[in-house]
Amino acid sequence: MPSVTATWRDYLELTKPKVVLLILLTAVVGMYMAPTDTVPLKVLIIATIGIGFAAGGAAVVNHVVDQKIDAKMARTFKRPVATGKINNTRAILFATFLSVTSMVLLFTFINPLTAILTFFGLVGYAFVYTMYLKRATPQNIVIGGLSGAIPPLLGWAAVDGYGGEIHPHALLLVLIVFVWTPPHFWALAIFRRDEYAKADIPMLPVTHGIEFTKLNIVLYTILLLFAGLLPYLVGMSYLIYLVSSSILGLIFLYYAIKLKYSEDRKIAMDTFKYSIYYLMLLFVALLVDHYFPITLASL
Ligand code: HEM
Ligand SMILES: CC(C)=CCC/C(C)=C/CC/C(C)=C/COP(=O)(O)OP(=O)(O)O
Repeated sequence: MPSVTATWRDYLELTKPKVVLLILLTAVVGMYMAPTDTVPLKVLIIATIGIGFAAGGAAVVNHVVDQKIDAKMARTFKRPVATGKINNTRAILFATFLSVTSMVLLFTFINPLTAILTFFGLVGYAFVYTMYLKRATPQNIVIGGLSGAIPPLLGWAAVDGYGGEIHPHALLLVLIVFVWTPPHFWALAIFRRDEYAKADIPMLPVTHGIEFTKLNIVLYTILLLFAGLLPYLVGMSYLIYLVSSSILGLIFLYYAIKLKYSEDRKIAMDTFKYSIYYLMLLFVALLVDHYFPITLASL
């Protein structure tokens, strides 16, 4: 057992903070898109902490379950549980603290619908994806992606879910993140193909090859371009969103096509990085458009 003591930074790392931040952006935008006059400050703060703690708690479980795999891959071998800097007991206690606090906050101060859906997200990532799907099928991230896609619905339900109903517009936002996840992850998986092969994880580029994965990225990116238009087409968003979504989607498609016809694996990493900007900017555009609803008639 290494003698180095863990600091708060190591615990923070276990929660995958950058991923959780983007998840929270989608959740907060979900709150503001819900059909209510305002988002009460109490809901904004408590639901954000509750959803963030659940996503962070699930990420901690992922570090514990995946420690042997993480130790084999260059990208992850320095992770605190993989190196033994944080032992299993402490990591599990930390995950339990985050998850239980999340559930108590959401059940007590928000509403049962948000708490139950958040619980599904947590179990979906920490157990269904990490323990089972990741090792079982190259469709792991397509199915597991549902947990990562649910946060806009969680945010929406936190302000509008007191009657226990799910608004179809919230599901559209889930659909967008769901369709975004495969190109987001497969671009990285192409870049890291050999490491996944070494760790014996059946990611698509390992089981079906890089060419097939590139084709799938292009196809999902086309789907995403169309899914991204739906908020405008159903009357939920207006011109600022339409223009932003089209431009962001076309840039994504440009990256995907460039990746398809290039041998340079660096383009896979560029595509992965762009995918993160894409989702961030798309959700910012949704919010800006919500407060400045420019229509063709108003021009
Ligand atoms: C099953 C679904 C998903 C899979 C398999 C996946 C996979 C990954 C992987 C393996 C990385 C690590 C890249 C690295 O360390 O170099 C990553 C990074 C990232 N992912 Fe995802 N992801 C998924 C869903 C999401 C979702 C839903 C979000 C946010 C809404 C997200 C946001 C991010 C961000 C922001 C990073 C960069 C983190 C950093 O730079 O530290 N991902 N993703
Ligand atoms: C609302 C709620 C509780 C949602 C939780 C969903 C969540 C945190 C999704 C993140 C998905 C993610 C970072 C996958 C990484 O794949 P991986 O674990 O295979 O990547 P790795 O190799 O970097 O560990």
